[in-house]
Amino acid sequence: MNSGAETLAPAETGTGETLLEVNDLSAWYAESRVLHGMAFDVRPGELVTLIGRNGAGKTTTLRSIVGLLQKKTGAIRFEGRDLIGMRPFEIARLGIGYCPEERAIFSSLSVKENLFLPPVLKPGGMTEAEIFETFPNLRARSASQGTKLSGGEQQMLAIARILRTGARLLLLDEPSEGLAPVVVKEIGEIIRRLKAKGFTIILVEQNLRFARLVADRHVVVENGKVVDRMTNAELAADMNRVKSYLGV
Ligand SMILES: Nc1ncnc2c1ncn2[C@@H]1O[C@H](COP(=O)(O)OP(=O)(O)OP(=O)(O)O)[C@@H](O)[C@H]1O
Repeated sequence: MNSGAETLAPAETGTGETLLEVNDLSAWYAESRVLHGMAFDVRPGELVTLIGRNGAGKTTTLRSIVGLLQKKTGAIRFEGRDLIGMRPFEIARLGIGYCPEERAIFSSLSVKENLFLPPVLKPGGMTEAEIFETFPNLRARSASQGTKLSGGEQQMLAIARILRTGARLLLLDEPSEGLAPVVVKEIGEIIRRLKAKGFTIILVEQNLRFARLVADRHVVVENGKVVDRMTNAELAADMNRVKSYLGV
């Protein structure tokens, strides 16, 4: 456990190459301050998790990055550009895709219609053929209505949908939530495939076993700030270090 949590500096990138840098980020819902100086960075091609208890501020961090929280201070730099003050559509156009926890699948639309709903915002997005190659379950269900999908298929569709847009940085909020272990494993495989294709991913996750399977590094969030950071190897070597934060 890191007792100097209050004074943790942003992590060293090692290579000096940073895709996203969050520094001293504070954010509010109306008068209620939820983030208190979040600081972490993500290098190109990395998968970094945000882990922490319910209410720690993980979702709010993702929402701040994509511009859904307006009241915020500090810095969020993507490819060197400051996102603070930019609007959600401007941020999306830079190549950042957000997959919210609630998945937001349109139940009256088919898989294919859901897939084609978000506009292509940047060149280089995955084609329909590439998406179905990555998500074979969705190909089989492409004509099915959203309501007919299992939780796992809905989660896959929610991720697949942001891949057409041209996003290269994916923000995934608890993709394993509420899914059976066998389905969680499938989602893990898909995330690994996306990483192998070069996507950079920030994953909010409470399922440590799942996080360990896919991540390079972990950032522990408590009360709206970062209280610890560890590589995946460090987490594997000392699970108790992070369990103590999660209270499990
Ligand atoms: N729309 C909102 N209005 C006011 N307060 C909110 C809102 N959404 C979240 N909060 C509060 O902000 C704090 C951080 O919530 P957040 O959803 O970011 O946490 P989290 O770490 O993602 O946890 P969870 O897994 O429960 O979503 C919590 O105290 C929560 O009650």
